[in-house]
Amino acid sequence: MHDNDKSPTVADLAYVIAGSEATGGAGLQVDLKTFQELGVYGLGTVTCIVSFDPANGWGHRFFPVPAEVIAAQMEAATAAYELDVVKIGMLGTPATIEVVAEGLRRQPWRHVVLDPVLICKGQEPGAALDTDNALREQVLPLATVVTPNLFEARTLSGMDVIETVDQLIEAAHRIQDLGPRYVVAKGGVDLPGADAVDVLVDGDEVTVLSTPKIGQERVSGAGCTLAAAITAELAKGADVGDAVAHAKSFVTAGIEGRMSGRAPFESVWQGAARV
Ligand SMILES: Nc1ncnc2c1ncn2[C@@H]1O[C@H](COP(=O)(O)OP(=O)(O)O)[C@@H](O)[C@H]1O
Ligand SMILES: Cc1ncc(COP(=O)(O)O)c(C=O)c1O
Repeated sequence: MHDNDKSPTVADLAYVIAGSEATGGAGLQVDLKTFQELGVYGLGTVTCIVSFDPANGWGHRFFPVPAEVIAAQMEAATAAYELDVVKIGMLGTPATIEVVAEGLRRQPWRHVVLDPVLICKGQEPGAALDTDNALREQVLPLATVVTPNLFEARTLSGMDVIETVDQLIEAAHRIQDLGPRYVVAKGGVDLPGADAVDVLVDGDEVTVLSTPKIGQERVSGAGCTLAAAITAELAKGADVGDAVAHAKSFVTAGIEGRMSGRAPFESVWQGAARV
């Protein structure tokens, strides 16, 4: 034994299954940055790669990862560590949804946090329809916490109009009927009003989280950051109410300190609160 020999660290672990977004503004990159900022050891499985096309109006180029490659990554991650908290981000295709759901069912989870990404910002809503059904049938019943934005809340609840906080709460209750105990429905910039309002619904208990809107534009990575921060806090042992409250503060600080580059959107900077 040398004097400087130390036992290995036993850190809290957070696992994410999500897509890669090549500018670092959303997806797995954001999830791992958030985990790191919040002091948990992060590991991840890539489901698809989104590479915006700067030569064509920054449109989406979407490349799914083959199902067997996703299964292999999940096998490695779950064999290496005893994981009990996982975040699910963009899956993208019914085939991906199937292999991820199958992998999740192989072991028990204390929390499955589902960010039900149906489309990424800028994509055609029509592209969401086939993934919507597969997600609803196969992944939503496994989730303990789900974090729909306004578009996803409309789609999953079947409510065409969500324009008030009461309607957002009603949508969250309807989504709860699809399986998850906790629903965090996000009003974000899209719900009319001066504030970015989210609601957390747990059975009959409703918590409204509200901060003044920062600008009027959607900021890339806001939803990913919120769900990843909830996941990190749950990994550290927080209850869902505390995890969501902490995550809301974390994403607000990241939006305030957002990054701007040559792409036509700004991105959350997870390190904003630290620097
Ligand atoms: N401009 C903004 N100012 C303050 N908070 C915001 C703003 N945009 C989004 N948020 C908050 O960021 C989180 C993610 O919301 P949202 O952007 O709606 O998700 P998504 O990225 O899934 O569309 C929520 O807590 C939402 O209220
Ligand atoms: C891989 C990936 N995951 C998730 C998202 C959704 O990101 P946001 O947090 O901005 O809703 C996107 C959007 O571009 C993405 O490309």
